[in-house]
Amino acid sequence: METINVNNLSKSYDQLEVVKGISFTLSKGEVFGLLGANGAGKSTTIECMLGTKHADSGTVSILEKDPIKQRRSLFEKVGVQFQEASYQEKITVKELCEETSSFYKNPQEYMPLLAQFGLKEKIKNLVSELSGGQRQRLFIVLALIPNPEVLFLDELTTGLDTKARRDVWKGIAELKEKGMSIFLTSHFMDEVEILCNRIGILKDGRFIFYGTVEDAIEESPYDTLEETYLWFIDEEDAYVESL
Ligand SMILES: Nc1ncnc2c1ncn2[C@@H]1O[C@H](COP(=O)(O)OP(=O)(O)OP(=O)(O)O)[C@@H](O)[C@H]1O
Repeated sequence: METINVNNLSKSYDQLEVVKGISFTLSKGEVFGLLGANGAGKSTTIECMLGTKHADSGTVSILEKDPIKQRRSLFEKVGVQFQEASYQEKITVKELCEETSSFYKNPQEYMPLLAQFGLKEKIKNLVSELSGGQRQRLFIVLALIPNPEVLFLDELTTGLDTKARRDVWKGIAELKEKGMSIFLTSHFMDEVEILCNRIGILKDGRFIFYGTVEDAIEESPYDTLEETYLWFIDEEDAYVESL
């Protein structure tokens, strides 16, 4: 059984088709990275997967459930970290963690998570008093509170300092070892190379590469994922220009 199954997903805004029939799977314990330039269609894809946007066509199943029709039961088992989470103005870290825990039947304790992500000392602070990177880490903690089987991470280390990035990578690697399935987006190829088993490179709503990180590098003349990624994007441009 695949943890996530996306089949032929398409989505348009008005006349503009931004996701054009993409398909992919995510297996248990695997980390999948959705890559692509700004505007390539990553956020739209995630929103269609989570059911916060309606796809025009195609199907999505997560843990064999439909994210729109079986929303309640599914989201007991799914953790989502977003760039911009919404929360009340005057809420403390502790209150936000408690409030988040109250949404779930079997939440895990948030104190060890805060400690793991270097936020234990901030428990009494208002969320608005945290630095950008601290807030980012708090959103990862919130996503882990449901003790999810599947975790969605949107640009997980954007805005983090070097040490915090390393710590977050370590945390994610541990979750992967425990068998959690993780779907992430990232603009940092060093992190993708370290964390992801498989990747999909989106360009104008289509995959120009889908497969393992090793296969991507193998297909290109380069030996780092960053150069490989740029090569794939440029190859496409060269091909389109030659038409
Ligand atoms: N609500 C909307 N209405 C109209 N167009 C939209 C809407 N949301 C996104 N788009 C357009 O869809 C395309 C894909 O956007 P999307 O946010 O999915 O890209 P992305 O890959 O997540 O980019 P980024 O890396 O910048 O977050 C862009 O051209 C964007 O302008």
